[in-house]
Amino acid sequence: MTEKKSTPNTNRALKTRVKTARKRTLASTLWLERQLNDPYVAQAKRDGYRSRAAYKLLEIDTRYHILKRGQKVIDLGAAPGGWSQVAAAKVGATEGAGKVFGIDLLPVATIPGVDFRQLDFLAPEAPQILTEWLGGPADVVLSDMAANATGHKKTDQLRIIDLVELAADFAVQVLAPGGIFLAKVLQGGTETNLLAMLKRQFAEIRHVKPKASRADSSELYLLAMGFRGRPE
Ligand SMILES: C[S@@+](CC[C@H](N)C(=O)[O-])C[C@H]1O[C@@H](n2cnc3c(N)ncnc32)[C@H](O)[C@@H]1O
Repeated sequence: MTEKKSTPNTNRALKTRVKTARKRTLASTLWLERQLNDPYVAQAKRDGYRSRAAYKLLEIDTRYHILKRGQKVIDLGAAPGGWSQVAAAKVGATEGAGKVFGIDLLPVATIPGVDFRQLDFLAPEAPQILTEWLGGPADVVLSDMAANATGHKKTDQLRIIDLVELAADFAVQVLAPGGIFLAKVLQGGTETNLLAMLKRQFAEIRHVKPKASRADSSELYLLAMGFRGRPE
């Protein structure tokens, strides 16, 4: 029988893999601990929401009254579906009053009153698919999209800025006058250009940090209200 000799290189590679696996186990243990101790996670279970994120939208809506019966709402980055559930209830989607369209990279189990498609918003054809699917202007564009964190702060910030800029470009293409755009951004990460564009297109811009958004997270929401409409 021949025995495989370990070289310094294979030893080093093995050590790195063990280290990475340990880090991952620690991260998932911490995540699990946080989920188990999170009052919003427990509340979401009791209230039948798919995610604790539902309370962020509920809180923003209580403060700014963005969702109303009969509206057409688009929910970008909808999985697992908390925001879509809130929006569907507020617009009366199950009674045929309003409509909610959700998209995500991930699948979403059926939500009453919500039309869902598994779609990458960054795909070049996505805005056209969405516009045709909407079949007319939307009243509210929501984006809770977040790319998987790389752990590298600058990269994560750039990826989220990319998503929010594209979501904003899309919103100004599809919103009806008076429409609302709500998107997740990172603290200190809202591009000056994006803010300047939104200030031109909307009557009121706010940065909102709902209580349900974890205090140790740099997540923040950009709320643009009163879309001025596209020039004829
Ligand atoms: C924080 S979660 C959304 C939670 C959701 N608002 C809720 O209430 O359940 C962010 C979602 O954005 C989605 N996402 C990230 N990049 C995306 C992309 N390019 N296209 C579509 N969805 C995307 C992720 O798959 C993830 O499900």
